[in-house]
Amino acid sequence: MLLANRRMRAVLPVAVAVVSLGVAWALSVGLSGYTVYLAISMVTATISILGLGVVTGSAGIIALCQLTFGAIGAWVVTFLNQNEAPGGFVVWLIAGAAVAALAGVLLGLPALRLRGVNLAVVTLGAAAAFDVLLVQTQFPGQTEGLSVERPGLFSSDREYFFFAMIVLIVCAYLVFLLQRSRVGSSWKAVSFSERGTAAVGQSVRSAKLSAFAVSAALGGVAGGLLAGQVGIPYASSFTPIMSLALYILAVMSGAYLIDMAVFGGVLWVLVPELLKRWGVPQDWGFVIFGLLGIQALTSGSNLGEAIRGGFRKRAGKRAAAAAEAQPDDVGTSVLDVFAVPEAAEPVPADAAPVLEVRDLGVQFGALKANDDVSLEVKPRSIMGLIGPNGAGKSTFVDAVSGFLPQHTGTVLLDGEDITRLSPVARARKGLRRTFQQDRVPPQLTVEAYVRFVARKRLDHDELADALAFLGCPPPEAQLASVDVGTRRLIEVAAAVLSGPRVLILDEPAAGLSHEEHLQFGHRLTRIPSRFDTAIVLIEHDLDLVRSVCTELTVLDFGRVLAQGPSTEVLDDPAVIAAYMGDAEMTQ
Ligand SMILES: Nc1ncnc2c1ncn2[C@@H]1O[C@H](COP(=O)(O)OP(=O)(O)OP(=O)(O)O)[C@@H](O)[C@H]1O
Repeated sequence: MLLANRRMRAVLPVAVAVVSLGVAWALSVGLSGYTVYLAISMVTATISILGLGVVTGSAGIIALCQLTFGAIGAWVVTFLNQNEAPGGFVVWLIAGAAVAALAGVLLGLPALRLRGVNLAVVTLGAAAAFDVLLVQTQFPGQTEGLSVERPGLFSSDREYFFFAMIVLIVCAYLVFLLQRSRVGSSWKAVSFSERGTAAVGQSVRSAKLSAFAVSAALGGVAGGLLAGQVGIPYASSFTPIMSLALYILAVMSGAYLIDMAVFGGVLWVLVPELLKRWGVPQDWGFVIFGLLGIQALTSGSNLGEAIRGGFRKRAGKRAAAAAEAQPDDVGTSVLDVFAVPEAAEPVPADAAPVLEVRDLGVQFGALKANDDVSLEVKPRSIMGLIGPNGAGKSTFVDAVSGFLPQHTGTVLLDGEDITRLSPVARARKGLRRTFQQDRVPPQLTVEAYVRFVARKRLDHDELADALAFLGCPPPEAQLASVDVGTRRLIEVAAAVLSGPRVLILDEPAAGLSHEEHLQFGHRLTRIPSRFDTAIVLIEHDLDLVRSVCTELTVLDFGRVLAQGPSTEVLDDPAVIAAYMGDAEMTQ
């Protein structure tokens, strides 16, 4: 059944592409005159919006200059046409996409440090500057009235529509594959949390730049196609206000979903066309798009998600009804498997530490959040890092995992000094961490997220086993439909599957019920021996700490208060007095 589902998922997109091609052919035969022209415009707009779906929808980056990339694509095509460059239209189109992609990366570089309104201003500014340049210089061949030569087989409008549809199908299929690849996961991850992305060894920079490049390339293809459509393109087809309207359409429709990009492309042409037929000036189309955008931005959702959310809800209800019908089959296996707690395998006393931190110091202004903190973590051990609120535990994790590069002291992983390495490099070396806050991108499936975090080939059974081992939902589950507590478990499972040397868990059981806490403890104790990983656990629940940690380090006011075997540390009068209080310690 599962295999059949997986095959189905692989075959379905190809089937959709083939059917779309058939529909395109039928339309190219059936449509006539002006309608063909409008249909070509819909196709070019869809490709442009697909690009916005990548950069804005998936990667969460505001880019208000999509038609600038279109203009670049059109410029390259007209330039190569004027110079009778070899290869013909298809080659010119690809060249236009490549140049637009390069421009996307160049614009993306300064945009790496910007977010929100600042990024909006920069991209809109770039669009305005390019528009001025274009109006001044015009497209190559424009003054001579030199028309772009379409591909030989597709010279009539109908044939050209079919050609444009082929290009759209190819683009949509490539975007589909990219969205499901590691690159696509990196876009969704970076959109949700840059820190979370870096912590799993994915460069935030390359995630953002690749989104810019792909988006701009698609913009370039759309512009090149438009040049072939109109013959002689003009700057008025690529104005900043039109880029803004296209952006709004992409946000409103949810253009990272391919069908919704098509819907956006249809609206882009249909709204002004209907206005024209009703005798209303077409510029009112911008007002309509603006209103739709305000609605989408204030609701925080988009049309595509709303439609899919409705379907998911219905499917959820059906699944719940089916589960009610068979109550005995559900939810017992995991409890049975993990009923007996198991301690982590003992580690030889003389084993070299896998993680060694020496004299770590972090200062925020006058506050010493970490002051000469040193600790050693043995292979396959579980060390607890505890202390009252504000003791400096999260600061310690941030510093060790590379997120606070200004710290003093030394961090050694397997004896190698990693103090100067970035968070990405540390993660790739095998120092992984999780966060107190939810950093699991909800747009991914469990499987896509785990594969993205693991950064290595995992066969489906291995992945499903590990998820079941930690009591996580199945690989096909959508993270958006999973509660926060369970998402934390999935975060741990994914980090474990990356095969880290050391895994630092920052309050991983937050959000779980008491019973789930205990179950989590049972599972945690099995991880070091099963996955050959050492764990540093930050946790406030002392029951959990007691049951799983072999060693403890207690922080207080940024300094190490006590360190050693758990039982000894928890009996230390200084720890009792300074941190937990007699009553809690004697339980
Ligand atoms: N970016 C920052 N700027 C200034 N002060 C900070 C910053 N981050 C943390 N601190 C301060 O450093 C101290 C240690 O904070 P930290 O979050 O590391 O403690 P913690 O032990 O993890 O606390 P909790 O258990 O509540 O998570 C606190 O006094 C906190 O207010």
